[in-house]
Amino acid sequence: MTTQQLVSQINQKKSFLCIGLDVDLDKIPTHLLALEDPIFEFNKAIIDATHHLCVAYKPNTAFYEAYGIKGWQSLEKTIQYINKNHPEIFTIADAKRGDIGNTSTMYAKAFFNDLAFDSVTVAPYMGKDSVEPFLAFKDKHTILLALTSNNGAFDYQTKKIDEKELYKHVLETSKTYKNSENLMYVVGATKAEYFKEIRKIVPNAFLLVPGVGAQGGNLQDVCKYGLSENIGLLINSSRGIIYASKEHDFAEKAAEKAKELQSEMELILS
Ligand SMILES: O=c1ccn([C@@H]2O[C@H](COP(=O)(O)O)[C@@H](O)[C@H]2O)c(=O)[nH]1
Repeated sequence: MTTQQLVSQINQKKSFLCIGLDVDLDKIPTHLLALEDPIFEFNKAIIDATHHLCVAYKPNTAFYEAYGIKGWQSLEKTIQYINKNHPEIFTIADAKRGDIGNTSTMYAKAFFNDLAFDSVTVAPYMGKDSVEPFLAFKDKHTILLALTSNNGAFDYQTKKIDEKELYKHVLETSKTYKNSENLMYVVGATKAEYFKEIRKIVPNAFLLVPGVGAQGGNLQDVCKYGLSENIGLLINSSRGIIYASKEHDFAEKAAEKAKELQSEMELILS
């Protein structure tokens, strides 16, 4: 998917919501557990109920890898279901990969070619030659961790090297990478006070913003400095939406939570 297609979808739906599909079998309604693939059935119901309210889905691969080969099959069925029924929706494999060049190429093939995701999250720690293999894929997006939503972000990401914070080095240096137009960045909603500085370095890049909802981040605070000319934000909420109810009405309740965020977004965009 091109960035322009993503922007068009945002403008049409008046939404820049990304729903995180982080399926934990201990948290889904128990009646689904009797089905052959409870993870897929849960995702399918959530997708059917929310696709008109969001522009992206973000399965975190950890929640699938934890269930071994069956989990990976559920992930594959989920992405195929989205791509077949809602091809306009932007898909993110939250896998946080990155390795030496030839290995990164294999990660990129796994998520972009085999699973056909539009994007994958990548850790910047191993540097240019670990990130550029992902950027080589046309109309695919590499979402680099810049300033994460967790407290551990302060261990390294805000520490100064040559008088500049590490996350700023990540943003600035990555702009010099080949095919850097395919870059997006992860910035946590819990770090709203950093958005002004971040936009000085990447004024137009798309930012994937997790941390709204369960982690306490706030949509209004992020939008104050986070919005760019082309909107440039994908606000993710996972637990806050998909676990709104553990009963038969789980998908309906998830849609209500998604609608609350989408309505706030519509107001912000108007
Ligand atoms: O900085 C980061 C990077 C990734 N995540 C992931 O996003 C979702 C957030 O889930 P919630 O349930 O809405 O808290 C989850 O998959 C994280 O691994 C993040 O939270 N922060």
